[in-house]
Amino acid sequence: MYKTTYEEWLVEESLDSELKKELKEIINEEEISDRFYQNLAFGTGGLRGKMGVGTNRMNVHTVGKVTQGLANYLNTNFKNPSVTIGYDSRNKSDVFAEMAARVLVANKVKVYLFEGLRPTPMVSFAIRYTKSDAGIVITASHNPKMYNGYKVYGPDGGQLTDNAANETLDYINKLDIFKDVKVVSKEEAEKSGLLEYIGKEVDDAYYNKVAELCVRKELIKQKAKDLKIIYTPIHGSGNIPVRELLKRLGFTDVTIVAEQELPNGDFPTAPYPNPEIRQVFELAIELAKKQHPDVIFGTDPDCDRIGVVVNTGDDYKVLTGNQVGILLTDYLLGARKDEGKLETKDAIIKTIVTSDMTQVICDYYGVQMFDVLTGFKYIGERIKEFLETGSNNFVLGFEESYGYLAGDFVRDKDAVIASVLIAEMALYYKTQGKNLFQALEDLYKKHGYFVEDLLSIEMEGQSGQEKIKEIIDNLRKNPPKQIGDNKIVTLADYGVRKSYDLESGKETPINLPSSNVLKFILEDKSWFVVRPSGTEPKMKVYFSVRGKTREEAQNKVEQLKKDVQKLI
Ligand SMILES: O=P(O)(O)OC[C@H]1O[C@H](O)[C@H](O)[C@@H](O)[C@@H]1O
Repeated sequence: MYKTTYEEWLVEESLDSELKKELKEIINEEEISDRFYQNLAFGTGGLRGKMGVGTNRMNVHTVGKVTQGLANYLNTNFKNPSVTIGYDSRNKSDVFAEMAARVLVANKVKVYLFEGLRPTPMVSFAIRYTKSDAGIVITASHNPKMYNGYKVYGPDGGQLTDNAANETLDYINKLDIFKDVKVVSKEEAEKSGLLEYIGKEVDDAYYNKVAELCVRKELIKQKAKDLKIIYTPIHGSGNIPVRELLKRLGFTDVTIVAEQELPNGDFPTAPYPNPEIRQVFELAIELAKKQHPDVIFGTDPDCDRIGVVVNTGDDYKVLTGNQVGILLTDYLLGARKDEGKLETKDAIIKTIVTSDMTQVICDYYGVQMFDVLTGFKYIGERIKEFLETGSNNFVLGFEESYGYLAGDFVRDKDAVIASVLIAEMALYYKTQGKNLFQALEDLYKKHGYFVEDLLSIEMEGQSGQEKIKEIIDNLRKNPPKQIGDNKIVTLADYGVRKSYDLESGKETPINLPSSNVLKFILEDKSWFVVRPSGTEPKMKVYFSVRGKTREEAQNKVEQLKKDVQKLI
């Protein structure tokens, strides 16, 4: 089957000339099969894949086809639809953004295109600012340089919901990638009056909103200059907005990691530009040894994730995504309490693979906590629900994978917002004589030690995907009742949306959409979760344990990891 498609592409006259050249040079059969055996999957996260020639790759044709499908969906469901488009610093991100704009204009869809790279969350904001019916961001977030992606957003600024994504997919599937894609040139698009470039006005509106999110405004006014920060945009789109906001708020002692300051889609100093990986902070930590900052921030290429490193006096400690989320949860709720603003309907939203300590802290402050599936779109959906029903005040949403959001003007994780709030929090603790690491230690002493860990097992290609499915299916069919010396008491199967008491067999429904995720809960409430990554060729296993001391919790998690590795 892939052979026919490959041969069609070989003789296709309208194939982009650069791609044509690339195609002719590929002789390896496996390589040909991998590029043509399927269409790059369009899921709720949009498209993501390696760049290059083929139906299973990110290129102007696959981007064009998906955009044509989106245009058909929009023209069916909205009157005179409009779309906001943004892109990050990846190679070809600007080219794909322009292609999307040209296809939309050819379909009479109005386009607001950012004049230069911007963080993903700024596009989420801009969608409602321009009153668009959808948004597109060209980015593969934190993936290595050969990847790119195409994220689609709805009119509320949140990632497309499952229903809208499925409807769009139906339109996409009806199209021939070469014959059915309408496209005009850039010049024609500009002349049509349907393409409008956006920039400064939207930026300013966004900056003003972010600055308003700070809680202890007086403290910031008086002391912001006392916090010493090192920041690295890791060659991405955070450079301007993060620095601009810190500056506006008075955080003037900010040093940038020069080697990683400018946008560069080759990510020369950080091949995996992901703040989850310690390597991205090597240069920052080197610099820190000379500059002695209080904190280091690093944001990924599309500036939706942030990593934090803390100067503990004798070392630089990299905090995990869970730890930063825990700190922010406690800080924001505590600050609201101090300001007399805390309400019982205040709410924190996190994902099912994120630290249980969140619940403990929410209980402590008497506020509500909501669990959703992995993916920030589910947090976005909940925020929308809160606003529509007035049921809760959204305070913070976060994922263990380094994504945070406060406020309701953005509906995806936002590392610009996070950097401002973390700076405020670090400043507050500094005035209390503590660094963030000590603040965290205080929380553990108060609520118990929670340790989380993650195991990512890479399994590339079609065979990898099949293998992951097989492992998870096996665990589902024959769930272990024991892991090492510990009894497993509950299996939560998010695929069938049921939770099973493994002793009594009692079933409890899970009130979340279906997703191929299994959570095994032990007697002492520790757990591990298995799920396929939705963005990378990996199977992910998450661990969470609690203990009375750090040592006890640490030992437990190590043991659990070993036991689970034996199992899979
Ligand atoms: O499916 P995974 O690879 O674990 O990735 C999960 C992550 O994917 C994207 O980055 C989403 O925007 C995040 O909200 C989500 O946490």
